[in-house]
Amino acid sequence: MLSESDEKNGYRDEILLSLKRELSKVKTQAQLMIVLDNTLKKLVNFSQAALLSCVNNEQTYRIFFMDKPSGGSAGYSSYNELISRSYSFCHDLLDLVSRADKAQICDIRTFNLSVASQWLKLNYASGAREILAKNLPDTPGVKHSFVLFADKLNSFNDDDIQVIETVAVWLGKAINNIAAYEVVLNKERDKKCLLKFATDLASVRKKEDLETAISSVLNQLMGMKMCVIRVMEDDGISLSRYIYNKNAVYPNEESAIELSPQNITIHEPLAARALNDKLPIIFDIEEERRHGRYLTYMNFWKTAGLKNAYGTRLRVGNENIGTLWLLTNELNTDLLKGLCSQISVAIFNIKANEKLLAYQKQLEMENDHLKEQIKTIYDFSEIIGSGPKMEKVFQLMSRVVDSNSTVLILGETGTGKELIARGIHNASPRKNKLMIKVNCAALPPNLIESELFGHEKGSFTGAFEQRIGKFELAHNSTLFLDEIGELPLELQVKLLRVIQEREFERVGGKATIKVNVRIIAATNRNPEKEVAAGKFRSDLYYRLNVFPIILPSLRERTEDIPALASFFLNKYSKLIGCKVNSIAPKVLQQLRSYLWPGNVRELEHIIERSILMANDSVLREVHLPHAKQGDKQTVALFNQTIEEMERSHIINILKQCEGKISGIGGAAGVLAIQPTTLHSKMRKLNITKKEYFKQMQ
Ligand SMILES: Nc1ncnc2c1ncn2[C@@H]1O[C@H](COP(=O)(O)OP(=O)(O)OP(=O)(O)O)[C@@H](O)[C@H]1O
Repeated sequence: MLSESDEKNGYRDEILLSLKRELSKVKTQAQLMIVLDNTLKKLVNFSQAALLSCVNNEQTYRIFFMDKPSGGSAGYSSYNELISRSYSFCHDLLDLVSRADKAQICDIRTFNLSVASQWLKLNYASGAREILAKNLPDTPGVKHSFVLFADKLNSFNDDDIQVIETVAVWLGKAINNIAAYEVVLNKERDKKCLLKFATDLASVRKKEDLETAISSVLNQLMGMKMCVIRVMEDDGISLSRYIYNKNAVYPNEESAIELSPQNITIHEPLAARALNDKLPIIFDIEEERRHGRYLTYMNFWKTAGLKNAYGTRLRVGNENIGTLWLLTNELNTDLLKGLCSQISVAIFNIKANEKLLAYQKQLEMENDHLKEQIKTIYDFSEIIGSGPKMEKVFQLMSRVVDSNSTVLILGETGTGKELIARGIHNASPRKNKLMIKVNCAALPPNLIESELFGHEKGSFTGAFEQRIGKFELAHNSTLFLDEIGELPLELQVKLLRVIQEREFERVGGKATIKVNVRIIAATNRNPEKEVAAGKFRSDLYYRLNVFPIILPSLRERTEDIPALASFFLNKYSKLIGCKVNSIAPKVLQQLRSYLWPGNVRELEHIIERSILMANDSVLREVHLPHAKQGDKQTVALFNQTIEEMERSHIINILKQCEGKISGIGGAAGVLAIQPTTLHSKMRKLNITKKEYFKQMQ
């Protein structure tokens, strides 16, 4: 039969065994406290447990863990704050700990509590009276003292000392396990954090994103208080502040900013040190202060509650690209080194990206500008002509494009009046709106008014719908009045009013419509003669003749014929899809000798027709309708007026087309005008059927 003491010993051994097993599995402080509370308490009667850790040879310690005191804890404003602090040993505690390699029991009242640490005072206040202390073996580098408190004196006895002596070894191992597990956890956390940082950096395009990523990684890994990154400017001397990130509110915010001015040079002492040292510089702020070094910085950092400052150069390849300053109390230099290389590359890329974007923007702007220019050049470049006469025309155009002045373009048929009108419009501020064209000769007189000013529904027979006129359509744009000389006199008055007042009424309408229209008019008649003959109102003529541009006939600028011919050759061989790409010198000679009553339009058609007939890549033959220069007929042409020339040209074409006016092979097609226009021209020029039929016979 077992004695009572045997039973007691057996129970104790059983609990000790289970305690040993449980402690061997402990990985965290929380688990350790649970084991102590649940199992150790079965053997030793204690109210609270604490573990003090102190780095060997130091006079300070931290509380590795401590039970929350049960009663009288009013003074425990923040338990976490209490245990995270570092304490200086008071004499009594130091004395106790220095003897505790062997377990020691002591009366807490023997301590001079007035100089004891706050946690000890509070423990006393919450009822602790006796202490059992034992230093743990096998905890390299750090000395751990296990401290148990009891609420009554003489609570701890020799049995308890024996238990604690036995448990101390396992507790020491458990502490080592916890520390090792913490290292693993921290490494895991660091790894995750670094991986996230690497992923963040991969997507970083802007400085702001980099700032967020850096701040997050430095906070998590090193409890960053402040980080300042400076980058080297293009001059290689200035370091401008790139990132200024802080987590704490500093007692003197202005001096924080002052100490981190926008720009410094590489010669500033701290910057120079960081840039020139291969290894990062770590400042022990207290140490530097003691030596009186960099006092402005060190004093400020000290008041901001900092212990360490870290400064290093940021480098890509062999080139310094900036500096990084980190203020923190939890420096991990290895990690920071790795981070700095990543940060350097990221900054380098962002700066390169910024430069690229700036170049791109500049290029886009230049491109827009060039496009604008090209557009203007393009519009003018469609107008072929480099001789002095056309140069004059271009000069006049350039002068008038930007204004709203009315332009009157004069010139024989086919000289390019419409082309010039379009050129002016396309280079003018109104270019974004379509130029509206009205051919005054193409419409029967009774419809021109409605065409120009629009009409209201039912205003005349056939006016089934309300209609917007060309003046309204051309609002904020240009109205090109072609063949203005053909405008009936009664309409000339109305046109005069619009030009003067910029307002009109629709046919059959009462409302006055105001418009902002630029007018370009053109005619192949001689307006002065028309005015003299009473066919054109002088007041309208003066209104239109604000800025006249007179186009030379093609025979007045024969120097442009080769360029024009090759322009049309290119245009039509592309359109037709044949490979005629040059003009035989003989043909060019022929073209230059011809008198071109139909001007550029005629040249254009002749080239088009000749390409169709060509068998070769060289245009060797052209089909000119008239006899060559020197013929009687040609000489006679020189003495003709524009009108006479136009008349004889139309008759010639009509003859060639055997009197056919419209449709395929009709004269209107050859002349590239509407059949209605041809009819009206024939009426005006008094061309009778007899003339072209008689001569044909
Ligand atoms: N300088 C030029 N460069 C290139 N093409 C031109 C030139 N002048 C005229 N043309 C071309 O000749 C043809 C006739 O030009 P446009 O219609 O402008 O002449 P116009 O003087 O208005 O004729 P009309 O008095 O019969 O209305 C068009 O196809 C035009 O592109």
